[in-house]
Parts: sequence; C-alpha cells; structure tokens
Amino acid sequence: MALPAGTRLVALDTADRLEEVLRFDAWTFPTGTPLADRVATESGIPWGRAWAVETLDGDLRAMYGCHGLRRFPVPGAVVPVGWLTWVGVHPVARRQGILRELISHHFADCLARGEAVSGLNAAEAAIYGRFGYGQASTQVSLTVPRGAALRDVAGSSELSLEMREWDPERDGPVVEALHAAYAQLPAGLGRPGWATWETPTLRKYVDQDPPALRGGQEPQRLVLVRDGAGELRGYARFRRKPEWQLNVPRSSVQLRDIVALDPAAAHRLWSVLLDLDLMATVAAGPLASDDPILSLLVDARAALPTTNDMQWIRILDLPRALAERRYAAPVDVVLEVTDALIPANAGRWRVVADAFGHAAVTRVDTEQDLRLDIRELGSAHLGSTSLAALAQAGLVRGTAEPLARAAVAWSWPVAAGVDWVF
Ligand SMILES: CC(=O)SCCNC(=O)CCNC(=O)[C@H](O)C(C)(C)COP(=O)(O)OP(=O)(O)OC[C@H]1O[C@@H](n2cnc3c(N)ncnc32)[C@H](O)[C@@H]1OP(=O)(O)O
Repeated sequence: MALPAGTRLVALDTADRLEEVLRFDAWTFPTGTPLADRVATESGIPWGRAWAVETLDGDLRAMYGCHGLRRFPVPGAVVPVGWLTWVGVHPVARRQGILRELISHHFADCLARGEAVSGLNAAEAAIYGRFGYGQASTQVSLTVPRGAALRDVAGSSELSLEMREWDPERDGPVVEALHAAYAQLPAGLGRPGWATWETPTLRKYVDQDPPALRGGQEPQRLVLVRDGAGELRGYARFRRKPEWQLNVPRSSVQLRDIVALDPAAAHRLWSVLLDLDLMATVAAGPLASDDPILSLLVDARAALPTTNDMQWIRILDLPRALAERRYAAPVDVVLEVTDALIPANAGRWRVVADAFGHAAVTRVDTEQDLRLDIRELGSAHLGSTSLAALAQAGLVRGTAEPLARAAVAWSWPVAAGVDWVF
C-alpha cells in the first residue's frame, strides 16, 4: 500500500508549524481549549522525530511522532524504545491506509536507530493489535473514600511532611529523581514499563501547570515526605476539585501521581491525602496493578477499582529484544513466530536463559515447542501478560510442560506499568 495520490510524507523538524499542527490535531482530538492557550503550552510533540502527511498544497492530513527513549525498563534491564505518539489522521483522509503507511515508516525508522521495541499508549484499544502491538501492562484507577482505613506500617507517623504549591523549576528535578529511583523498586527488581520523562520535551510537558489545562481546578500542589535525616522518601502531586451538594462538601482530590520509596512513605502520603478537609474522595490513576495502595487499603473494593489497558509493546527486532530483557526462571524453548509485517521476525527461535539472566536467542529449524504471533510476544514482553493466559485464549499453542516453563520464565515479580501517558 502507499499514501493516497496527491499526498506526501514530510518531516516536522522544528516547531515552525506548531499552530498549523495544533489546528490539525483539533480535528483528530477535539478540544475546548482555545488555540492561543495551546500554542502557549508545551505540546510534547517530538520535533525532529515527527512526520506529517500533507497534500501537494501543504494541507495537513495526518501526523505521528516518536519519543526516542533510551532508558525504558523491561524485565531486568533498561533498553532503547521508540515510543509512538501524536498519531492522527484527518477525518477527510481516514480509512485510506494512511495509518498503515505511517506504522510501516515508524517500524523502519526505529530499526534504523537500533530500537528493537516500539511502545505506545492507545487512544482506542482496538487500533494497534493488527500491527503486532500486544497489550503489555494494565492500569488501575481508584476512587478512594475520604478517611478510608489503611493497614498499619511501622515508622509512618515519624516521617515529616511538607506541602507547597507546585513550582516546576524548584520541584521538577526533585520529583524526577524520586520517580526515576522508584523504577528500581522493590529491592532492585525494577518495575517494567516505568518510563521517566527522559527527554527535555517530555520533562517540560509534565512539569507545566498552565491555567488553561487545569479544567477549572486549583493549581497543582505538591506534598513531600522526608525521613528523620531529612532525606526525601516520596511525593504526591494533586489538585482539589471543589464541589458542594445541598450545602454538603463533596469535593475531591485529583491525584496526579504518587511515588514512595518505602512502605512507610507510601502510608504517610496516603494518610494525609485521605484526610484533607472538605474532600469526599481521592481519585487516583493510572496506577500499576500492584501499586502499594491496593495492599494498604483495608477495603480496596470500596475504592471501586477499574482496570484498562495501559502500555502496548511491539517487538521489531525479535532476537535483539528477547536477548535484551531478563527471565524470571531458567528456560530452553523453541518458539515458532508469525509476523505479517516484519518477515525477519518470523520462523523458529530457540531461547535459552538462566534464572534472572539474559537469553541467547538463535534461529533454528528444529521442532517448535510453542507457536504464537509477534503480537502475543509483545504482550508477554514486560512480564505481566502470562503466556499461559494467552494459551487459554488459543493465542499461544503448545504442550503443557514447555508452556508452563516459558510462562514462568517470561513473567516478572513486579507488575508492569507506569503512572502517566505520553
Ligand atoms: C499512539 C497514539 O498516538 S494513539 C492515537 C490514535 N489517534 C486517534 O485515535 C485519533 C482519531 N483517529 C484517527 O486519527 C484515525 O482514525 C486513526 C489514526 C485511528 C486511523 O487512521 P486511518 O488512516 O484511518 O487508518 P487506516 O486506514 O490505515 O486503517 C488501518 C486499519 O486500522 C483499522 N482502524 C482504523 N481506525 C480504527 C479504530 N479507531 N478502531 C479500530 N480499528 C481501526 C482500519 O479499519 C484498518 O483495518 P484493516 O487494515 O484491517 O483494514
């Protein structure tokens, strides 16, 4: 397939076309925010690694961008990943194969830059599976009632608190350091998928708090927690949304993110957030599906947990991607993989690894143990989608023993996930 006649692909190297891009984007993602306000905020567009499809007259018809992450956590390692973003096709140009062309361009670009994996957050869950992306992590959202009881954690009450208005220049580096440190927890195992805002564009994008993007809520606030030696142990960023019903305060805390480096800090932060006057609830999420609050709440059900897909992973260079990550148990298995878009990944691959080691991945022509598509391998790549679960749906085929061994090896003790979308 090719781009529709009368259109061409052009690079978006600089922000020169920002206003035009934002006008175009408002066709793909409707917004009530005035254009002038959007122009004045950091869009998060990765200029220099963004492309547009335009007519020969220069009218924008589609675009996509890619964040070149260099420290994306996969099980037991951090790797380069091409993070697909800002995908949109104008309503007049849809269903003519433009997205399919952009995806093919993105895959080739990532491979040329040595990125064995592409990832994304999907606007709609049904879009990307056809291109070999598999759902690799889930997120949980909570609405925690004010005053919800927490299980005790020793040392929580001895930690000190500081609350202040968010100041990006002062607080951005503090929060970034805590967020990055959390990626290694617990005990150095590390949380796959825990991306940090590692490019200057992403950093500016997450640090900003312009009134136009507050939705009528108060400016962002920050709570910090320190141990007895004054060392920072965690933070939470939040806003309060004021609301009264029949003279009864029904306001809510909108928690943007919360990071704690130990259980006492998590308990202390949640204790203060659940005890703010005039609030009825604390709305939290995206949270990883094993976030500590789910174990700390005495009645997690009362927090009305809802889950959704979070990160989607596409393996672009199979031998490299499978060798880059580590495995939770010894494994020696032959996979027969199909890949309709990247033929170099298709065929039989032997994967051999020790517990918590990297794998040797070689092409073989011996009998396969398991058969699956590249999409399923992407789902399992962050360690949170079980190959055995996929087998129950008929998406991985093989006999019981190699399936069980591979399912354990591909898993990881810490759930994949992250607390922001980009
Ligand atoms: C990572 C991100 O940035 S997520 C953001 C994605 N963007 C949006 O959701 C904005 C609004 N939507 C759009 O801009 C467009 O409809 C897009 C980008 C989703 C699709 O673009 P199009 O150029 O129309 O897609 P294209 O014609 O290449 O279709 C490719 C395939 O995807 C399918 N498809 C397209 N859109 C959707 C959708 N929303 N849901 C399910 N399937 C879809 C098509 O049916 C087609 O399937 P086929 O290959 O089996 O025939």
